[in-house]
Amino acid sequence: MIEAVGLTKRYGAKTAVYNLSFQVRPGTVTGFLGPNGSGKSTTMRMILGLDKPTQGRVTIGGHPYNELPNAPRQVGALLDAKAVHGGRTARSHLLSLAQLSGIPARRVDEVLGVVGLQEVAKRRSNGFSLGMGQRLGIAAALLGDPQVLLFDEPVNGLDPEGILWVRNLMKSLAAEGRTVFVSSHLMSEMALTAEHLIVIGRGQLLADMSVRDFIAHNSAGFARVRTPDTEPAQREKLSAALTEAGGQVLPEPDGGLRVTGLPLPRISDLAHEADVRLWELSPHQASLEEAYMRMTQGAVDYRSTVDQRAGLQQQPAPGMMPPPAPVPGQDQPGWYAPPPPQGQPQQPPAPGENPYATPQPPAPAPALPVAPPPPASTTATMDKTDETQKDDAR
Ligand SMILES: Nc1ncnc2c1ncn2[C@@H]1O[C@H](COP(=O)(O)OP(=O)(O)OP(=O)(O)O)[C@@H](O)[C@H]1O
Repeated sequence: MIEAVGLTKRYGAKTAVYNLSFQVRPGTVTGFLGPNGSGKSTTMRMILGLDKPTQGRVTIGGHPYNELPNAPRQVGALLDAKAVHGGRTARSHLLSLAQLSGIPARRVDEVLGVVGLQEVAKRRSNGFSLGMGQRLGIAAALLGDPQVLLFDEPVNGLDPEGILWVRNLMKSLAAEGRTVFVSSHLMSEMALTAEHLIVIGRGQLLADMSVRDFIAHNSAGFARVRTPDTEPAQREKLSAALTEAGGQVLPEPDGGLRVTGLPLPRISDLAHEADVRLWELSPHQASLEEAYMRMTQGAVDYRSTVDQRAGLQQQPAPGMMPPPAPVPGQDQPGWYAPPPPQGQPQQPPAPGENPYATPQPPAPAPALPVAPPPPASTTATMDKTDETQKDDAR
């Protein structure tokens, strides 16, 4: 299990991760989501002991990564698939990693087979495509047959067959009882791969819940109703009955009606009472992508000036954590720290509760208390080191 407690990382005046606490449990694929620059890679680097937290701690199986005995046998990671000596062949790259951790050479051939690179094992990796590089990075992560696996954007550059393969690989690793933590910007893929999600925005926790609950909390379900196309009067009659009963009714382009504010059985009863025949009455829920866009819309740092979402800004669903607002002075030295996300996200609808209710605007967010600035000496010293490390890595 991976456990982060109050994890914070500052680079000079920039707070990349703030007071992040979460657990990644074995046996399920946990997706790690957040807009560009929200702190996912920084968090993963701290988990792997590559960056030192400014505050807080993160452990794997109860120990910081750097204190794990023979860590490569316990934890495997794909952070940057390009971080490979391009002059080496795929096999010699893996062999050198294996030798450093006392892993037998036969395991190298095994993982080359697992990722489908056996045919090109003797080719230099600088001639590899993006997808082949990803496969090599995944092979390196699997080398020590570790119980804990971290993947930063593993499907980046893979073709549809490769994406399907990664999806099945992640699931089978989790099914074997391993801890699998995977970041991705591909929501449709995450919806199919992950069971649990940790979502961050501007370095702070926005959600820690199952994919199912995440979608339920961050999107308004609706019912779709269709009356016989040949009888427009029936549609009008039903629309009036539903509106009178407190529902919100919107016409859909195909002649159907989108209804919120009324549960499905009530819609059915109202149609029956109005003597209207139904061709369709179906429950609908947003996709993970819609729910994610809705939750993170206030936490996006980089947005095109022609962003189509500009016209789609909505009030968040009831109970969801409001996305962290830009913190005044955050980029200035000595900025005051915002509090951690307040309260718990909304629970799924209780039995008998109306899942199709119209979302209500959330209560106003509490005012931010002013916290003292971080001690300048610690931050400044470490930031310099980290900045240098990042430059070196480039
Ligand atoms: N070594 C560093 N020095 C200074 N700032 C840094 C450093 N590493 C990361 N940052 C900053 O911290 C923030 C979080 O970056 P990070 O790479 O963790 O985000 P991310 O969620 O992984 O983004 P993406 O989805 O684009 O990969 C960014 O504003 C980034 O510029």
